[in-house]
Amino acid sequence: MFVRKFTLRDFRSWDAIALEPGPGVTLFVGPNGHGKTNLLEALGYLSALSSHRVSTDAPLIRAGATQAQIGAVVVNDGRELAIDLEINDGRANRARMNGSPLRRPREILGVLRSVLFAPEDLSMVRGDPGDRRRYLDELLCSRLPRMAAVKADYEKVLRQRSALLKTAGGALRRGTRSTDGASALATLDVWDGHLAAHGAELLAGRLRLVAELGPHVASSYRDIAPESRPASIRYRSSLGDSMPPELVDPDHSWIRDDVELLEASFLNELAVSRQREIERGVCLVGPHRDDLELHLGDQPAKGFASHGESWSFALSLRLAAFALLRADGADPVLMLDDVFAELDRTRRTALAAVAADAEQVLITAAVAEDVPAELDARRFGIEAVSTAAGRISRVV
Ligand SMILES: Nc1ncnc2c1ncn2[C@@H]1O[C@H](COP(=O)(O)OP(=O)(O)OP(=O)(O)O)[C@@H](O)[C@H]1O
Repeated sequence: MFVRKFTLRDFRSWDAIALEPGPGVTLFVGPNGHGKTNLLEALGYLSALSSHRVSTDAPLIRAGATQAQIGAVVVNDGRELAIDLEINDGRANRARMNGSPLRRPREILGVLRSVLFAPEDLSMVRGDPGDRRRYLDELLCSRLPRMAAVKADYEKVLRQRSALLKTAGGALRRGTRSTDGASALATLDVWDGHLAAHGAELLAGRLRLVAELGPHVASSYRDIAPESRPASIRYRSSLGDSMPPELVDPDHSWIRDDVELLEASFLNELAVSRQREIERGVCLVGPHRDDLELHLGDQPAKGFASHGESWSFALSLRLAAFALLRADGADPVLMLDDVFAELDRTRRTALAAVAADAEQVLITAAVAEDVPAELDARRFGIEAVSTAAGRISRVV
């Protein structure tokens, strides 16, 4: 797939821009801080409904504006779809598809599939489990858009159940048998059921994804860092001993009944952990506590991998996502944000080989010479200028 047309209004440092990048490689070159990453971030947002840099929407709206707009015409196998998104300050965001309003922005998920590799990706290797869960969930929702609704339902139930645990825990600590505490305890069973139902679906989706990703991560890492130890990934679930071991086995082939088995295991672990959860007032069991373990040889990458190895691992995770989406039938748009300067020759060559073969690649660089010559095709210069409306980016 490729983005044929791309428009922005009041997104970050861009007041208005319309670009037609076309298939193949497009390079955005300009000095640091002039707005190149903002372009990729906007497309990444349209693809995943989240930014790779910030967790809230406010910084995405240009200073002084109240709404940012991102639009794209996406061509997939000859068919065109236009998607538009409004990011609103203090109001719900809104989306349109081919001009018609959608009930929820998440209905555009899956239309623009992209893989963005950026310096922030180092946190997938070195950072908290949340960064790795985000990687998994974005890929999951891009491949199976209905999982976005499952995830939203799960998070809603999680918030409700966490509030109940806090109330029950507070009553327990105060040593009182307050009405609030008693009714929180009485309703917990119902919320356990909801949490296990949505959580098991999300967990099953992630487990299947990790089983499919594993071989791609190993082979991408081998290509990028042939001299290093083998890379592997493994899903670590907070279901602990309740987790059926065969379900985390990458060779396990999935059947629908497995989701029911996971749900039963989930309920079991909630029952085992109930007392601990009430004492601590937090929900300790579920996909929100899980992690994707990254290993180099038999060591965890986090805490042991060198800087270069960590970069290679992060890049392999992205290239594995690219390979998986490609295997689904269409190349995702590949976006590389200022990453060549960080890579040595072997890694640059491996990345350039994948990029040269992708349907559409968007690359940013402060210095064009950092980008391998075979990728320097169509080039846009980017610069920021001072205007009465503030510092604005533009294409030169
Ligand atoms: N909400 C906003 N409103 C206006 N300007 C913004 C907003 N958010 C960020 N900017 C500006 O955007 C610029 C950064 O843009 P961007 O991150 O795209 O830079 P870049 O060209 O990719 O730089 P580098 O090469 O250093 O990565 C900064 O000057 C910043 O002040």
